[in-house]
Amino acid sequence: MAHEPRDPTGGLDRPVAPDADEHERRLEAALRPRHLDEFVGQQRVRGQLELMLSSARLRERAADHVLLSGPPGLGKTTLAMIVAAEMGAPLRVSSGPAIQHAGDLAAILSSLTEGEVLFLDEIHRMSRPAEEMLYMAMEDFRVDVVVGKGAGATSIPLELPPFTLVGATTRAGLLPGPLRDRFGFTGHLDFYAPQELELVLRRSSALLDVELSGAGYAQIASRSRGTPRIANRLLRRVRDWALVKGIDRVDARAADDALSMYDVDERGFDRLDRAVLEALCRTFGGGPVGLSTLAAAVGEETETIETVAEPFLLREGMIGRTPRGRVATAAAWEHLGLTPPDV
Ligand SMILES: Nc1ncnc2c1ncn2[C@@H]1O[C@H](COP(=O)(O)OP(=O)(O)OP(=O)(O)O)[C@@H](O)[C@H]1O
Repeated sequence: MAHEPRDPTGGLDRPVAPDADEHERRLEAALRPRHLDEFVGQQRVRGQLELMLSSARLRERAADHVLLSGPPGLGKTTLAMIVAAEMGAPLRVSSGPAIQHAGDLAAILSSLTEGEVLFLDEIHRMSRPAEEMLYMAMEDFRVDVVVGKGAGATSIPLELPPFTLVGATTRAGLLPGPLRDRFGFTGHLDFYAPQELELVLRRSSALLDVELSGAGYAQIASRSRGTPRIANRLLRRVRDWALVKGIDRVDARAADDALSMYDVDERGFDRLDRAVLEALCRTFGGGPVGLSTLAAAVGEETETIETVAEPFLLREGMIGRTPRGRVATAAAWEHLGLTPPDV
């Protein structure tokens, strides 16, 4: 894939990164599984995708369009790259916010080659005119490009080569029905079980050249919010800690000491999760409170609360959703060491 680094180590062996962002990007790329059989967990989605891609390969046709939904960091981008790799096709990457005019999308679509995989991240944030152009492109592999303005405007039909669209969204509910219906395959990614995160960590630790005991892996996995991206990030911080402290093999105690430094508590709740719980219990007496009010109280965007903090807090049974807003559960009060008010 054109945008992947050629260096097989992903730059891991460089003593000092000249550009920290570039270094992080290369590290992230090196940790990404390249093929379906390296992709941990998400058995259902993985199995279904494998079948669909095998069939497309046997028929020598572009694979059906794929929609992936789920919270950030669970592997949507990774799966899009894998779809391209498994199909032996090039990958083009763009995102909803980058496509504000239909012309932006027309420029991308008209330069696709046969079988190419187009990954559109945050597809729910595309503009309406671009979305409407995408309907036709997905279904008929054709777009109408409007040239000129007003009475002199003409519409020129443009044939497109068959391609595969992989759309990713953290908010599938925001996608209009006609767009959702045009995807031949829809997969929802769920949080990972701690045992699955341990497998992600074992693979990454070999690439990062850090050694952990079984309990060391378990300690990081249980604090990673069910999210591989967070697991890999915590592993990197534990690696730093072990390197500086001169520890050769990280056990549970060492992992615990390292992670306590980074504001991740024993349940994996981070600063934002705790801020939401604190606001819900202390400021709003346990709710119910509307999402935007809650977001304002913790100084975050509503979308961040809804897509990042809320799904995990809901899964962990810390908050509940009611028609009147979010409420703290008994577990939330207990986690904060507070007594719920009498009702
Ligand atoms: N199933 C998996 N197995 C191993 N590693 C994984 C898996 N899923 C994700 N990862 C790792 O987690 C990181 C984040 O994954 P990815 O960027 O694909 O998430 P995402 O869902 O696209 O997130 P976002 O929506 O924030 O872009 C990747 O770099 C990859 O290393």
